[in-house]
Amino acid sequence: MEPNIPRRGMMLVLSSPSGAGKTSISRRVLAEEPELKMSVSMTTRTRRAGEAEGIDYYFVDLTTFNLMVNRREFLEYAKVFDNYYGTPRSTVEKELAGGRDVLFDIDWQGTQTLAQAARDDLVSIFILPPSTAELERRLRTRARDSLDEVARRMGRAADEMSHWPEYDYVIVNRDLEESVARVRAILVAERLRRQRQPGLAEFVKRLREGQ
Ligand SMILES: Nc1nc2c(ncn2[C@@H]2O[C@H](COP(=O)(O)OP(=O)(O)O)[C@@H](O)[C@H]2O)c(=O)[nH]1
Ligand SMILES: Nc1ncnc2c1ncn2[C@@H]1O[C@H](COP(=O)(O)OP(=O)(O)O)[C@@H](O)[C@H]1O
Repeated sequence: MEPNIPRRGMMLVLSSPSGAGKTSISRRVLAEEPELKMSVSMTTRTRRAGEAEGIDYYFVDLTTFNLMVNRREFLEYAKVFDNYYGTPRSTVEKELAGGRDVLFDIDWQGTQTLAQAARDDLVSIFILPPSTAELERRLRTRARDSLDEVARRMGRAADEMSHWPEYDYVIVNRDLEESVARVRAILVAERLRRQRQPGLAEFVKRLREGQ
């Protein structure tokens, strides 16, 4: 992409059943893509060991969450596994206005809401596990949730996976390196879309004038 052509930021959504690997993929892609910023969600879920406030989530109580809903401070929010999760509006708008892309780790409900609000700026990727047995193995080895929680997440997986046709791209996460490379390839291609380069008309006009 020509560095002097202003670019319009995109919203890149990763969704998957819990345990398929979207957090692992997101972390790696973010580390390798300086122009991509994470949208940190707010949740009423309790913090797991190893999770950090403001990095993994902003952890809030239900009263605070409801206050933000009433003030329309969420771009979207949804109830997942008996807890509430929401995307704060302010950071997303700031990054997009600055021409940077924003990565979202949100479920299919949130993806639908974003698609209704801003379809042209949205690129969505669904991550699938290679098999059910492997999904369960990943949830267990992650060892962050109780066995009950693992069973509950497995119970939800089939339902969540039924939403794959609503996404632009689908990646089966067999090998982490390969999945990271695939997400980065999608980023490269989507950034080159004509509508994401609003300065193109001016650039070509100058080219045609011999400048
Ligand atoms: N709609 C919506 N979903 C979210 C948001 N943040 C997280 N989620 C989804 O909530 C689900 C549960 O997330 P989490 O409790 O972190 O479990 P994990 O995905 O197994 O690590 C996942 O499907 C996330 O993609 C959000 O801001 N909005
Ligand atoms: N391609 C992969 N191969 C093997 N293990 C993986 C792969 N991707 C992720 N994992 C592991 O699976 C577990 C769940 O991954 P995580 O990124 O937390 O999933 P999610 O965010 O979708 O719930 C973690 O222990 C992670 O290290």
